[in-house]
Amino acid sequence: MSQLPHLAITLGDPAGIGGEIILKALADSSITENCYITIIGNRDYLQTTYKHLQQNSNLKPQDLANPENLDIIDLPSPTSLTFGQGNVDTGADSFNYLQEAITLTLQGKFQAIVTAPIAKSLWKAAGYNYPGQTEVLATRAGVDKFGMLFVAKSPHTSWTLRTLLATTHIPLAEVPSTLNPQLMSLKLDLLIECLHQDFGIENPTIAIAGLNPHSGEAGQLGVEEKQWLQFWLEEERGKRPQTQLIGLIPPDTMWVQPGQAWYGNYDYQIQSQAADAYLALYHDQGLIPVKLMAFDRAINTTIGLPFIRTSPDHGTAFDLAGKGIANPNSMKAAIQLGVELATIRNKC
Ligand SMILES: NC(=O)C1=CN([C@@H]2O[C@H](COP(=O)(O)OP(=O)(O)OC[C@H]3O[C@@H](n4cnc5c(N)ncnc54)[C@H](O)[C@@H]3O)[C@@H](O)[C@H]2O)C=CC1
Ligand SMILES: NCC(=O)COP(=O)(O)O
Repeated sequence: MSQLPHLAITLGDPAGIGGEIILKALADSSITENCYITIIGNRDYLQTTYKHLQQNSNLKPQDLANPENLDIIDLPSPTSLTFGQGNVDTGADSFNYLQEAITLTLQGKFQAIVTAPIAKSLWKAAGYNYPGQTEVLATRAGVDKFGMLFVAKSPHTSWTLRTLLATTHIPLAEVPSTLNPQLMSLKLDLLIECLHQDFGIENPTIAIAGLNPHSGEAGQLGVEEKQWLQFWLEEERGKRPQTQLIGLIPPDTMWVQPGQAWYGNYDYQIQSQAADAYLALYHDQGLIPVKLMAFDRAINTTIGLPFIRTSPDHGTAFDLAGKGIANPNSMKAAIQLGVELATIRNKC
């Protein structure tokens, strides 16, 4: 019998909802039965979260795992915890949790890292100048080709939405000048490799969005499609006969088919032949539809790393911290996908 995968879960910013969604997820035996889990964070913070939620919310005792029964790598912290009020110290703590998880994973202790959310602004305040956890993971892993892929399985139809972002944490104004044929080909390479390796899809169909309204309307509403994106796509079609590349799809209608596949609603003329994956050109072009459809269950996974990393799709939700009402489903889905991918890769 093969061994169960061992996952590290980082606590994220301790003032956010990370502790709560971890304790809720680990109270569910269907989440923990197929893996070993070690939390990388701070035992006192988890105990404080546990006790606070037991005493100040409507949660029942069985809704939360007791930190006393969990395997925790306990990293000391200089500060006491105020829910919803992250600061320089909680920013630094959350950065250290991630660093420790990466170090131990690179040493072979864990097969996957699941990260709870951090506040990017508090990393910056603490002197860590990374746009997000993705970039730290890539830097420490020594890779310069990586991507941010969002995966979500529909509760209505079981269809899986996969959305890769061509650009990620950059200002909107920098998107047109950051996109170029090399970057697009690199993202497509990563996506095809991931669909093959992690999802068993040999000859995928991939839909690619345009950048401008109506994909530029022949240059009238934007020039990037006409200047180079369409040529790039034709060239890729020639190079990749096994992959069906659909596009450039006007961004406003790109999400109609996935929406129908997600909800199982095919009651008008657009036949549902949803793609295996969607390539969005910038953060909000891809994430607004993902979060509309699947905010409570989408997973953010970093592709191109030598190890598995998954994460809930949401942030620290400081506005909810300490109230007991944070939804743990995206964290549960992130743990489940971490286990699935680790199991697949262990067999390879
Ligand atoms: N992977 C990560 O570490 C991510 C971190 N962030 C960080 O999180 C911080 C806050 O970002 P926001 O844009 O406000 O996004 P957010 O996802 O934290 O919150 C957006 C809205 O969704 C709600 N929400 C979030 N998670 C929820 C859950 N599990 N259950 C119920 N409601 C939930 C919040 O209450 C809020 O109303 C920022 O500093 C950002 O950098 C944001 C996204 C991902
Ligand atoms: N919106 C996605 C996001 O912020 C992911 O951030 P991270 O996983 O790189 O920390």
